[in-house]
Amino acid sequence: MRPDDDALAATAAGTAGVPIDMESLGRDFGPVRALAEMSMSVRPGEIVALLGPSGSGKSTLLRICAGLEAPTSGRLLFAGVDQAGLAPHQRDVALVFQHYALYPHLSALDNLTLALRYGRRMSRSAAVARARETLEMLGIGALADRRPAQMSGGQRQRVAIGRALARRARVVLLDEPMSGLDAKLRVELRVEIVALLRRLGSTALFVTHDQSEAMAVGDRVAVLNGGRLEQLGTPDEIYDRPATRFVATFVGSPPMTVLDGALTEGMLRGPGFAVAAPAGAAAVGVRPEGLELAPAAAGSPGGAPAAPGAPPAARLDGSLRIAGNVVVSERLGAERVVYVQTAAGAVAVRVSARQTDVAGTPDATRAGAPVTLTAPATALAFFTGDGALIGVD
Ligand SMILES: Nc1ncnc2c1ncn2[C@@H]1O[C@H](COP(=O)(O)OP(=O)(O)OP(=O)(O)O)[C@@H](O)[C@H]1O
Repeated sequence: MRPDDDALAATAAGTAGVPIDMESLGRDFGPVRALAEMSMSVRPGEIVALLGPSGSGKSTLLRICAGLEAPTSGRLLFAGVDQAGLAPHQRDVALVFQHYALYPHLSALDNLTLALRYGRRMSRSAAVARARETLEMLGIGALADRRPAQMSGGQRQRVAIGRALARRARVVLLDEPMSGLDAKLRVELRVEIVALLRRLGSTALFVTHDQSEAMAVGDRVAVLNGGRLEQLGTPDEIYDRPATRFVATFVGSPPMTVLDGALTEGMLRGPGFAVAAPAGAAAVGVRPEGLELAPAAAGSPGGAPAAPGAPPAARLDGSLRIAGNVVVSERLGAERVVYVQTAAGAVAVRVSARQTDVAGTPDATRAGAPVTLTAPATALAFFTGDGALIGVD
C-alpha cells in the first residue's frame, strides 16, 4: 500500500497511524553503545522492518519506542509530540513479542475481549464484536471458544498477535513475532499480519533478523549495524542500490561478492583481476546474478593467472573478468548457485539450472571445473575504503 492509500485505510478502520520521527537517538549501557545517532522518519501507516545482525540495536530501538527504555540522547516523536518521560501506557503503542502470554483459563475470544475492555475501555458488546472480527481476519474465527491449551503454537501466536492488534493502537511494535514458529507457518502468518496492519492503518516497526521476512513485510527496510542505521529504503532500493558494503554483503541470498583492490590510474587491481573504477574505489562488488559463468578457454587453466605474477589486463568495455575453479554448486529450484574460488576470494554466481543440462556443453558447474566469470560494467558496484557506495550517476 502506498502512503496515499494509508489515510483511506485508516479512516475505513477508524484508526490513524501516526508519523514517527527519531532524531539522533542514542542509548548507552555503560561502555556499550547499543544505539548511536539513529535518525529515521516513518510515515503514518507505514510498515518499517528493522533488519540487522544480533546485537545491532533492533530491540533497543523498539524498547525505546515502547517507552520501556529511555534514550541516552536524542528525541523520539509520535505525531510531532516528544515522547520523553511518557510511560508505555501513555503512548498508545501495541507490542507483539516472540514470547506471548495468553490467559490460560480464558478462550481466545475472551483473551481479546478482556484486552479491549480494560485496555480500551470498550463496552462488552463492542469488544466482543471487535474481537470476533480480529480473529476472523487472522483466520482463526472458528477457534474463538478454545482455550490456549487446546490450540497449536501457531494458533496461539495468532491469538496473541490478534490481542495486540485488536486495540488498533496508533503505533504497533513487533519484535520477532514469529521466531518460535516453523518456516511455512511464518510465511503464512506474515502475510496475515501485514494484511491486518494495512487494514488497521497502524504505523508499525517490525524487528527481524531474517532478510526475506524484512523484504516481504516492510514498505521500507531499515538495516542496522552496530547500533547505527546503514540504510533506510524500499526493498528494491536496499537490494539494487545498497548504500554501504555492509548492506550489500548482508542482503541477498547469497549476498553480493565484494573484492578488494588497489586503485591506480583509474584501474582497480586485485589478485587476478583489473577493472576500470571511479575515483576513491577500494573494492568492487557484484551480485550473483550479475555474473556469467563460462568454461575456461582451452589452454588457460582456471584459478591461476596465465603467467604467475603477470597482472591481468583491464577490459576496455569496463567489464570485470576473473578466473577460478568451481568449489561447490547448489541447486535451488530453477537456479543453481555456483561458488567459485578465485585468486581474490570466493565468488558466488547464480545460473539457470538449465545451463548445465544442455547436451554437449561441458559441465562448468561440477566441482573443480576451471571457469571464467564475467560481469558487465552495469552490474558492478564500487565501494570506498570506508565501505560507502560510490555513486555512478
Ligand atoms: N540492558 C542491557 N544492558 C547492557 N547491555 C545491553 C542491554 N540491552 C542491550 N544491550 C547491548 O546493546 C546491544 C544491542 O542489543 P539489542 O538487544 O538491541 O540488539 P538486537 O539487534 O535486538 O539483537 P538480537 O537480534 O540478538 O535480539 C548489544 O551489544 C547488547 O549486548
